[in-house]
Amino acid sequence: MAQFHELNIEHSIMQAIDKMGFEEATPIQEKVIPLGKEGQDIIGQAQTGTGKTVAFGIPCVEQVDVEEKHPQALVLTPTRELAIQVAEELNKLGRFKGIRALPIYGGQEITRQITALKKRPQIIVATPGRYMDHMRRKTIRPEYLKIVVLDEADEMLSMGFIEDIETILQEVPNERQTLLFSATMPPKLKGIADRFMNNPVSIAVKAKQLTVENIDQRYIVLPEKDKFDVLCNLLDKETPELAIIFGRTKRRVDELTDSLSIRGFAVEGLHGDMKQERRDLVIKKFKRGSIDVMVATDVAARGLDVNDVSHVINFDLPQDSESYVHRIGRTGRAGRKGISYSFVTPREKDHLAYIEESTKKRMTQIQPPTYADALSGRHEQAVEMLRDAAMDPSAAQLTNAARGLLEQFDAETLVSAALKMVTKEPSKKPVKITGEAPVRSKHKPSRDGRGGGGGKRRKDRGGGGGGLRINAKKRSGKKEFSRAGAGGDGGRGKRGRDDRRGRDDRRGGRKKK
Ligand SMILES: Nc1ncnc2c1ncn2[C@@H]1O[C@H](COP(=O)(O)OP(=O)(O)OP(=O)(O)O)[C@@H](O)[C@H]1O
Ligand SMILES: [Mg+2]
Repeated sequence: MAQFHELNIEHSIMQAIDKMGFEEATPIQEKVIPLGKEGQDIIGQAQTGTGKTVAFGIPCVEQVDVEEKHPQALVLTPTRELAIQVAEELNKLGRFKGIRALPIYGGQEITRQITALKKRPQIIVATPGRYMDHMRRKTIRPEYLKIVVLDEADEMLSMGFIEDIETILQEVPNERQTLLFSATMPPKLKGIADRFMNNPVSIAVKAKQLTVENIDQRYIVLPEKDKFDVLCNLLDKETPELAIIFGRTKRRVDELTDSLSIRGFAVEGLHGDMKQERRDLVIKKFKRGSIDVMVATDVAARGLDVNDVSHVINFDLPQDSESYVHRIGRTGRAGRKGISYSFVTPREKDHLAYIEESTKKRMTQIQPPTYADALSGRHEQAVEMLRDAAMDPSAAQLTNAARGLLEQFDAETLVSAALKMVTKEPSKKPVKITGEAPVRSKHKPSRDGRGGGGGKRRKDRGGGGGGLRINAKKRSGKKEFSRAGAGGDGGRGKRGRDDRRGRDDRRGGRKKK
């Protein structure tokens, strides 16, 4: 691997990289940065958590001119959280050069964004819907853009943003540079890319498997009705540093969040029907560790970079393998270790096989953790707590009381009693989780790991109110759609599409805790 200083990067940006604590460039960075700086169009693919943001970020920051008072680079991302995060990373890279990146996304007051735009950031990071709004209002002038980056390009296209992206690109001068990035690149993307791009070079960091090596991938076979208790046992047994639990639908996320909270876990939910301020708050709390469990729909699957996510749990298997790759990729980032668990109902075993074939990686089956496992996890926590308390000098105040007790009991009995008192037994409070139908695999496992299916789909994304309403006729397997209202980014688009994921976007409001 190359050191950053071998890549001929501008001095001020090198300073920023030093400050960020990076020394060696990751393989995708090493390949993309030199070509990107030359203005080359690039399709970049590399595994999750391997630094794609910096790979496109350095060419962007290097090529924009601080003196020019118009936005010169545009980065499009599928979700609002990702827009915020990418803008943060670009701001770090550009700080010594004086480059500013502004995130623009749905659900945030547009007037506030207009004010921020007047301060003339050189880089805009936006979700497609909100960017289109600004384009129509002429509060962003696209004619000065020199670089366009599509981060998670495949996702934006499968979310149905293709027409928006085409419209956006039509307004950008043709001599622009276009960069397109993702950890997964379905073959059909290539054709689309050719339409948007000018002689792009494909840079794929070759790996044996789609998922990173440092994620220990496990699965548990269990009936649907056992999932929640097993989840609680698992969390107690493993006491994750930070865990993300993925559920299939918004209702699922709400129910899981409420139920985990009833059982005493520090948890918040994240999905596209939540108010933007709430979404931002949940991410903040999760990043600083004031909650250690986040339950989310696929809105959190792409690009999100939170240090120290130790566990990803697929409470429901995702419909497609791309989604699986991105979900579990929230852990094991930047060379760290991670563990993923996938809950598989007996009827979903074929689907599991399809995912394994696609990622070219076998998962390890483990037995469902039991209540006894949960209890011993809690005991270990109690031991930790007692150990911490013993190291606290203020414990000395109780020395006399301790001596008195030691005259009556032996030390082992006393410490065991103290541990028993500190142990919070796993709660068995009743909760209500509505059962979900198993994922019906449309993919027949095949030798190259790609079954049929695929096709168009729409994901549960951050729609500010204008979500897709699904009238699911579950039995017939046919679904009808009607759109309700126009909204933020995720709920955009007139393309009533075949929701093969069978997501149920209906929800009955978040229950008050
Ligand atoms: N050269 C480097 N050395 C060490 N850490 C790095 C380096 N480059 C990036 N990182 C860090 O690695 C983490 C993952 O980077 P990033 O979010 O860009 O990954 P990604 O490839 O875009 O992943 P995903 O496919 O999930 O979006 C970030 O915290 C980032 O700051
Ligand atoms: Mg990324």
